[in-house]
Amino acid sequence: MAAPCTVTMEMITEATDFVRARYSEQPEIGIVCGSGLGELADSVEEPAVRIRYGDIPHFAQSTVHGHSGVLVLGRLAGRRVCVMQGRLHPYEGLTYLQCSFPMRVMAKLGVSVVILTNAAGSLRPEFQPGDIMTIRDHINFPGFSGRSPLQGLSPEVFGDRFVPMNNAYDKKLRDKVAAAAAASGVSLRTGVYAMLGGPHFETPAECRMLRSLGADVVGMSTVHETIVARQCKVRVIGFSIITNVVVTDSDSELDQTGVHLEVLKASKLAANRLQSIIAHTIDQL
Ligand SMILES: O=P(O)(O)O[C@@H]1C[C@H](O)[C@@H](CO)O1
Ligand code: HPA
Repeated sequence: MAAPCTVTMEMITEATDFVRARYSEQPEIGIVCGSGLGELADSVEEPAVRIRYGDIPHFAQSTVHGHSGVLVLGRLAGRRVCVMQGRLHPYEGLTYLQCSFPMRVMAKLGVSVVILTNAAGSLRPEFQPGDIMTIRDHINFPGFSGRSPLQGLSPEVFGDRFVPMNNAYDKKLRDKVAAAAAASGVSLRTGVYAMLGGPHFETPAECRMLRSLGADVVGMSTVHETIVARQCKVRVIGFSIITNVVVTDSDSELDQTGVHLEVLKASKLAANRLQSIIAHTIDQL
């Protein structure tokens, strides 16, 4: 299918109707599984419905290793959830509108909270692989060059054009996450996520710059989903799994060829702890 250059309410309705025809209950919570975190969707309890993105009208298919591209609907910790087992990234050649389209479908299905998860590189020596961080705020580097998932969309149809981004990662929900982490005995970092376009990793000079600008971790996703969720009045919780520590020495000869595999491996190791925090959080929503 040729890439659509816009999103219409008809496209959202068509996709939503397709999903509703296969799962008639209203999901309350949306979850997006980041790199290597697809197992989260495997814990959705019966009767789980699994739909390949490629079968849903206007959904793009995920092409990244570690992102299966399946929408899973069912129950998690007793609540009705809609889980994206794998996400869509702009670096796959998709537009920001396409990558954030599933957020609009989740909102239309009735989701009121989304839990966005990702794998990220640490910009702080004390944030180590395997650590879990709740996202307090983000820095949207693609946004600085004029890229937005809201671009060109009529406010009469889609809601506010000028979407506020303070409290994008809802403080009250973050407090619930902190309580849930304590209840599940999992330690939690908190920090600022910087999104870059990728798919190449950052140079050491870029990493030093990101740290000096106040970012704690760096990744290639999530931000466009948050922006669209907020336009749809959906509340957002964000988690980064620290999967690697970035290289900040421009003279380092470290071979980083296998970083994506390292990322997938580190995410998988943290998946059970993240799942426990998510289950405890969901319980409190
Ligand atoms: O989907 P996420 O943000 O978890 O994926 C991260 C960013 C790149 O897609 C990939 C790099 O290893 O992991
Ligand atoms: N940089 C960008 N994205 C990432 C990284 C990183 O170091 N690790 C996981 N996703």
